[in-house]
Amino acid sequence: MREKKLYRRAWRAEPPISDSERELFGGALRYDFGWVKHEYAVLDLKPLAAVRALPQLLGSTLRLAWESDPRALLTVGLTEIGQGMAQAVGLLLTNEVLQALFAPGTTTERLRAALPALVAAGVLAVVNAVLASLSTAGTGRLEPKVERLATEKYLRRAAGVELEAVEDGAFRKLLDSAQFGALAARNMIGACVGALNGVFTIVAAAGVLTVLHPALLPLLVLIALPRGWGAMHVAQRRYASRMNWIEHERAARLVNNLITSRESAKEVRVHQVGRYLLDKFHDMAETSEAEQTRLADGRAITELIAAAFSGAAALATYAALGALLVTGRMDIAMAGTAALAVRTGSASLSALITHINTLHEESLYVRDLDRFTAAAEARAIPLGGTPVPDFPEKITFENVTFRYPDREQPALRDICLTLTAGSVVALVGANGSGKSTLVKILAGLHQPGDGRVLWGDTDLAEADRLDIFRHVAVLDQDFQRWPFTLRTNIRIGQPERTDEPGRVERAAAYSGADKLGTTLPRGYDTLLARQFRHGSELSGGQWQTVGQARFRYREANLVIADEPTSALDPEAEIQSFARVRALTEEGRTVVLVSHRMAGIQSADVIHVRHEGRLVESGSHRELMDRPGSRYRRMYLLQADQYGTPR
Ligand SMILES: Nc1ncnc2c1ncn2[C@@H]1O[C@H](COP(=O)(O)OP(=O)(O)OP(=O)(O)O)[C@@H](O)[C@H]1O
Repeated sequence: MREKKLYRRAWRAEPPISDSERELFGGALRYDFGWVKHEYAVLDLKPLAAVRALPQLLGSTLRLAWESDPRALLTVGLTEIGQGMAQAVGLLLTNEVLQALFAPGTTTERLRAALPALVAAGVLAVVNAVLASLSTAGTGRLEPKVERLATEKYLRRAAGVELEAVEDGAFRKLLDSAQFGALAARNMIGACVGALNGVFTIVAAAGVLTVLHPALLPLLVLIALPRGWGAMHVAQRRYASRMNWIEHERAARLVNNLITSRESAKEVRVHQVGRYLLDKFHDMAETSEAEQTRLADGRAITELIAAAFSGAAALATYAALGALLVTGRMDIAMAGTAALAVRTGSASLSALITHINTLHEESLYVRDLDRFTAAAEARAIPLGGTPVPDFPEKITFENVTFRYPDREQPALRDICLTLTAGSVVALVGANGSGKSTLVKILAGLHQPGDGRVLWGDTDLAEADRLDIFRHVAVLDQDFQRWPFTLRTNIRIGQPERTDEPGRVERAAAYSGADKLGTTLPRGYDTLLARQFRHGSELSGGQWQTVGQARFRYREANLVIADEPTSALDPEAEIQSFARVRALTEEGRTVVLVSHRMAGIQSADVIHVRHEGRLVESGSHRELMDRPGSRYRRMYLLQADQYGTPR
């Protein structure tokens, strides 16, 4: 008990913080991953508790395995049982061979007597080898399938949760910690097979030993226990160390990546940041090396102690065998078989304890995956609901208020506005005034805290969310630059639709991205990712034309463009605003968020936002005619920069 307390205290200590970590990150980088919580669960692991927990641990993995490939699972299970039985029969046959060899008679007679058992043992060895190889093949088939299934479940759930969950720090931690679950589930298969094998082998050896002499059974346990204890101790230390040091290693890797990444390449060279970061990396790597050394030393000592105790127990066992021989309670043949059974059984028992420990360790990660699954289900975007009209005459915000969960102040306060079908509605306002938030609510990504949003007569709170998404196209300020080909970058606007010939090209022509289609080395099939062979790089403005082509391809009825022209040259920008305007001729409604006052003046209605509220609404003319209006001030400020006559 005391030893355990000391042990805990030693491992509870925070790892030292290197000076570099302090300088770069302001202290230790501790992401507080969910799985750090498991540290004491594993440290509390006692052999009996681990064995008791075994069926439950196996349950979730076996369910996954059954879902992935029931045939492979059955093969593995049956072949492992078969191998256990073969072990037992093998030991009994060995006993028979030894009995025959030590029986009175000439050598030839004794050999002849031993022959049938020898042949049977040979056949059994072949059967055992076949079973082992079948089990290996089955395990090999099962492991990647289990990992794939678990990964797919994880990714499907991650893609299906509300945006709010993705932005929630606590959920993100869960998302991060659960990513280890799939690999852990795979590892558990191997450990399960190992444990199963261990159990059957031990049962076989124990059965044979009990038949030979029951006193030998506890001795078998005595030999195995120290090694099992040693294995468990080493695994626990490794796990605790990993928990404590993982963030330090992450931080070191982050520094490492920053030296080599493309994004930082310019500053790394011009500002000579490379040398500086390399020194920091060296410092941090040295700090964790010291921990590795400490772990290795601890392991060496633990294993030595375990080997000493195990050796002493083995000595006692052989002494007991000797005593049984001397007192005539066991003949030489039986003693030989017993020695063999003791060896096989004790090795299997040590291995079993290690496997159970691995199972326990891995199951903690699998449990994280389960916890994530439950949380993701609770926060999933609900399926079903009222379908929304294709072209609603108007979309109305009625007293909408919205606050991000981690913020005190609402990002939107009491917003009332109407978007009329087939018009361009512009949103302007200072940074942080809530324009993008309003757009996210409009697109169905967030639900208002108070008030309602109506598509025609349908309240978005009751609407089919997937149906809303189907009607919306978004070109965000930081829209996704997919590391795929130009064609896919446009087609991905509506990936579920089979591409009709010429549709990508038409969408590209709409935004001016068709120039890229003709000038890039492989045309529309050029990969837009420099990090790969044959990949090409686009400029910020070129990317924006690709983004615009993508939302054109989507052909949605509500088009939301959040700063769609920030990287375009003046000529392209004027054309772009004209194109966005032209979308309304097809009956589409356009919501335009921009700081470019010249570009939005042609909008049908301009809404001015300030600190989460809607403070002015009207056409450019109306707002300019209002002396002292916020809009007029913003417009003139920008115009003044160009010296434009008022
Ligand atoms: N995901 C988020 N979680 C918490 N707060 C957020 C989040 N996104 C935005 N905010 C906060 O909500 C407020 C409104 O932000 P929003 O992005 O809607 O402003 P904006 O008008 O679009 O700004 P900009 O013109 O700079 O793009 C800001 O105070 C911002 O810090």
